[in-house]
Amino acid sequence: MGSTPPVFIGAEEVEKHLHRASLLLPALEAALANFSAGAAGGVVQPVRTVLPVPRHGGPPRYLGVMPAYSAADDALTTKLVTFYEHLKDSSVPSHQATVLLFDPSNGTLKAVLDGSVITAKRTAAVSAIATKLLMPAFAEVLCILGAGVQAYSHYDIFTELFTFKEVRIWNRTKERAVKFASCVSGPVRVCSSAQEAVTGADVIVTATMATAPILSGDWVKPGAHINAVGASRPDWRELDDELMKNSVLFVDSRDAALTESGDVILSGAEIFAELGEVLKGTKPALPEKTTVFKSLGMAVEDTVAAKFVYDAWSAGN
Ligand SMILES: NC(=O)C1=CN([C@@H]2O[C@H](COP(=O)(O)OP(=O)(O)OC[C@H]3O[C@@H](n4cnc5c(N)ncnc54)[C@H](OP(=O)(O)O)[C@@H]3O)[C@@H](O)[C@H]2O)C=CC1
Ligand SMILES: O=C([O-])C1=[NH+]CCC1
Repeated sequence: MGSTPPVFIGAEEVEKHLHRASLLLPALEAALANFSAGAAGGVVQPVRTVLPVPRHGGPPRYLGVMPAYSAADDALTTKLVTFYEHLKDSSVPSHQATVLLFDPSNGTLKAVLDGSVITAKRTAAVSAIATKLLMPAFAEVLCILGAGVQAYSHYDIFTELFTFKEVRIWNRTKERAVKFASCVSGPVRVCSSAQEAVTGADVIVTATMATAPILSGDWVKPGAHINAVGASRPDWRELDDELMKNSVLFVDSRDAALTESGDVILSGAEIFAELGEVLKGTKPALPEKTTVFKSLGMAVEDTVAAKFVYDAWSAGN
C-alpha cells in the first residue's frame, strides 16, 4: 500500500480558514516568546537561506527557504518564498510562497499550502503584536507607506484591533494609494509625500520594496512607533540612520537582523530586544520612547499559521 498523498490547500481555502489575521494572534505570541527562549522554547529555526536568481537581468530576485520546527505545536514546515521586484505591467505578485507541512513523527509530507495569504496575514499580525506593546498610550494617527499586499493586510488588522481617528497612506505611485483608499473599508487620507503622511503620526508602517530610505527620522513624532516591514536584504534600507540611531530598536530575531537587515547593519544601531523577550517579560516595552520594530519575517510564524489553517481545514473535511 502506498502512503497517502499530501493534500493541497490553495489560496481560497487558506483565506476561508484564516479570514481574519487576528485569529493567529495567540499562536504567534506564543511562537515569538518560544523562539526568544532559546533551546528551552523548543523552536528550531535557522536564519533563512536566500538564493539570488541572477539570470534574467534587471533588479535582483530571490528565493527564500524557511524551515522551522515548533515543539510546543509539534509542527514542522518549510516555506519557499520568491521575492522579485514587481515587473512592470505584470499581474504576477512580487512575493509568491508555498508552505510544506510535514508529520514530525515520521517525516511524511502531509500538506502543501498556498503561502502567500499566510505571509500577508502573519506578517501583519506580528506587526500588530509589536504595536500593541510599543505604541504610545494615545495613538490617534496611523500612517502606511506603501500600497501593496502588506499595506492591505496591515490596514485590515490595525483597524480591527486599534481605534485610530485618522489613517493616512503614501505610495510611490500615487494611483495605487488612491485605489487603496477606495478599496478599504474606512476613510483613508491619500498623501502626496511620505513626509506629509508621517508628520504627526503615532504609528507608522513601512511596507515597500524600497532599497534606499523612504522614512526620515526628522519627520517622526517623538514617541511614535514604527513597524519596518520591508528592506529584508543587508544592502536595502527603508529607514534612515537618524531614525535607527534615535529610537529603541526591537527585532523579531537578533541573528536574522544582524544577517539580513540593511537598516540594522548599515546604521550600526543597537538592538534593544527581540519581540519575544518583551512577550516573555524579560525585557521592557518602553512605549513612551520612539520605537522601531524591524520585522524580517520568521519561519516559525509560517509554521504556526500553516498548522492553524491545516487543523481548521481538517476539522471541516
Ligand atoms: N517582514 C516580513 O515578515 C515580510 C516582509 N515583506 C516585505 O514587505 C515589503 C512589501 O511587500 P508586499 O506588500 O508584498 O509587496 P508589493 O509588491 O505588493 O508592494 C510593494 C510596494 O513597495 C512600493 N515600492 C517598490 N519599490 C519602491 C521604492 N523604490 N520606493 C518606494 N516604494 C517602493 C510599491 O510601490 P509602487 O506601487 O509605486 O510600485 C508598492 O507599494 C517588501 O519589502 C517585502 O519583502 C514581505 C513579506 C513578509
Ligand atoms: O518572511 C517572509 O516571508 C519574507 N520576508 C521578506 C521577504 C519574504
